Amino acid sequence: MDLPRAPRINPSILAADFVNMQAELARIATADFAHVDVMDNHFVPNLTFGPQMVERIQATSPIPLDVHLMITDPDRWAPEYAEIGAASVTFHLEAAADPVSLARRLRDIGARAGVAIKPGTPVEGLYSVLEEFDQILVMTVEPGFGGQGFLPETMPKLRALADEVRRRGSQVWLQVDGGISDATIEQAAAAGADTFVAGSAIYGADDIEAAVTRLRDRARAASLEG
Ligand SMILES: O=C(CO)[C@@H](O)[C@H](O)COP(=O)(O)O
Repeated sequence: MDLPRAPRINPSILAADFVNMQAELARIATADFAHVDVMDNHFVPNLTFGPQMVERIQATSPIPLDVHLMITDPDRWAPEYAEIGAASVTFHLEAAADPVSLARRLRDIGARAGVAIKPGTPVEGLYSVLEEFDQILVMTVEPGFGGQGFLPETMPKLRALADEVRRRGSQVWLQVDGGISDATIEQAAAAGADTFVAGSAIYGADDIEAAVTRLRDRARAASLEG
């Protein structure tokens, strides 16, 4: 698969109309990845999709899937999402028993391996294992719900991570998720993010294609300045 170049815009289908999913996926065809939030009502207080639904989304989506697992025991469940054919599977560092082994299993199956951290989780522990991952997701809200306000206090952590990634010459992608909009994407891009998840800012727009292009353009301009 040819990988889309940065800046990548990944609409979160958490903000889509769940009973019209096929049409909602067609609306984001010009974006880079469809971001699929899997929540188990345990790791986070919300419940969304399981593997069966993700398999149908995978079969229907015009763009590859970026699955974000907000679940307990990803060591047990994450490989199933890679088996379904998701291009990328991201699990939470806070939930994984053995993040490096899990990332290796995901890659062996053929998915890109991602690790996510909540706003309060330090990032330094990942510095020595950057090469084990294809993507690091720095959450810019507390995981669980769409439509929350962007947390600017997560930006110093992202900036420090981006510096470390550059210093080590790593190719890992840096993703942000939560409250990303026309008003906030530039801060995140300037701090070093190259992959942006947006739910309400995209599905809430009158013209989805224009919203994706605008977010991409803003991120590109800010990353050059950052
Ligand atoms: O993972 C999550 C929420 O936990 C996100 O993917 C949200 O779906 C983003 O929604 P917006 O903040 O962009 O509305």
